[in-house]
Amino acid sequence: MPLIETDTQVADATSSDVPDRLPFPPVTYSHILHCSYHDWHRRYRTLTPKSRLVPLTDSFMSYLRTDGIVLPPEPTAPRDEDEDDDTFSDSGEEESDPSKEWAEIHSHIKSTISELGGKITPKLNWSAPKDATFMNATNDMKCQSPNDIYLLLKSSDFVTHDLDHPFDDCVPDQTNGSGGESSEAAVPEIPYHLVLRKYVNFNPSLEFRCFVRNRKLLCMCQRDQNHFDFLFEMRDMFRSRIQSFFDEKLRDTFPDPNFVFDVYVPAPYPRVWLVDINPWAPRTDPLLFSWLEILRMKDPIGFEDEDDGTEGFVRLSLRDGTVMTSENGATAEEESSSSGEDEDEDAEGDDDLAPFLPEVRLVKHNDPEAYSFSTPQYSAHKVPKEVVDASLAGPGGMSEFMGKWHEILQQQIREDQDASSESD
Ligand SMILES: Nc1ncnc2c1ncn2[C@@H]1O[C@H](COP(=O)(O)OP(=O)(O)OP(=O)(O)O)[C@@H](O)[C@H]1O
Ligand SMILES: [Mg+2]
Repeated sequence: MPLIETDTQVADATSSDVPDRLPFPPVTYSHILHCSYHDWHRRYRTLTPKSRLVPLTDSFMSYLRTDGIVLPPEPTAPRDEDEDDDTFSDSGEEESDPSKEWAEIHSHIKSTISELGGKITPKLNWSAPKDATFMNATNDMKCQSPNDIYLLLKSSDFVTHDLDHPFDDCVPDQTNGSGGESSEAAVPEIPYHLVLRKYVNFNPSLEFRCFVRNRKLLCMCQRDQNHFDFLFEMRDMFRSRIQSFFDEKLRDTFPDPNFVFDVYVPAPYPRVWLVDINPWAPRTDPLLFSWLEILRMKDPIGFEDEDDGTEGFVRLSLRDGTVMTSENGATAEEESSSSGEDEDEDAEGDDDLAPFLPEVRLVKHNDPEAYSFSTPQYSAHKVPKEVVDASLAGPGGMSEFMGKWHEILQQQIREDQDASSESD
């Protein structure tokens, strides 16, 4: 969930048109809770890839919150009879096992991994540990054991945000009662859950982020920041599929009128899968849009309320991306296409003309913005390559990795000291 990078601030502060703060409506505690996986999943479980929730206890939460990474011991392979005992430096030492405090959760996680086919991807109420994949031998979020999960969760700043800052910049919900409750008392308890999702080989080009304001689908974009040529000719189909999915499944059932949802539309595209629901708040990354642009965007006129008495109301029927009819004689398809193929240009066009349909923004070929990212995604949360190499090198798993990390740090300190004594 968290957008930790600084681009939530308005980019061009020199323009007089740009406000000091993004004009978001207040973000309420309840909105944040409605976007928690444990809350929305019970309503939409048939729309998501298979997943299970493990309710987390205080003892597990304090394990997650504790600094340092101590993992439960894993069963080791039986040794050769003639193997020298001294080969293993920890022989004779009792390994500490943090899972003693939350043995039930540990075994619940183990059995759920098996139930989901042996490979899962984890997240907490709002965030997946996308910034910690460098800790995983496979360099992704695929986990096959409870320890894989703990390692990712404990290494992730995004998960830490869920633990420590879920209600940052939020306001209490309006109460209709006589009042008297202090806003401090109103901070809700969070029922923390570990979400285990059956691992699916996602094709990143087919993931979309969709923005909903006042229960209208305003715009959507790719989640991945690479250019995929084939998406352009399929843009209308994706728009139509996602619009229908939104109208039928989400529009009238999500508790809040504004939210951001993520979908996956795998080939051959008959079905839209719900991946996540995110807050309508600066912390949600607007990806190919800017929040200011979204907040100022006009509603697509094809989806204005039928009973608002607007003259010249346009009714659209979307089927496979084809716009069927328009009230004013011309087909809406003609009107739509006459406004140009390049939707980015539409959006930048005459301010008085609302777009006809929700914009689907894709990364263009040689898009300077997309390719000028000087740093890879989540790089602010990564560690040097040597550490990654160390994690991949040893067959001894995490304990060897931690030892190597320590050695590398010590060596760096020594080298720094040598360098500074040479320069003296
Ligand atoms: N079942 C799954 N199997 C494999 N990968 C998955 C699965 N579900 C999600 N993913 C991948 O994990 C990514 C992150 O998942 P998700 O959107 O839930 O994380 P998030 O922390 O909410 O992200 P954000 O901060 O962008 O909102 C997805 O973009 C998708 O690529
Ligand atoms: Mg999310």
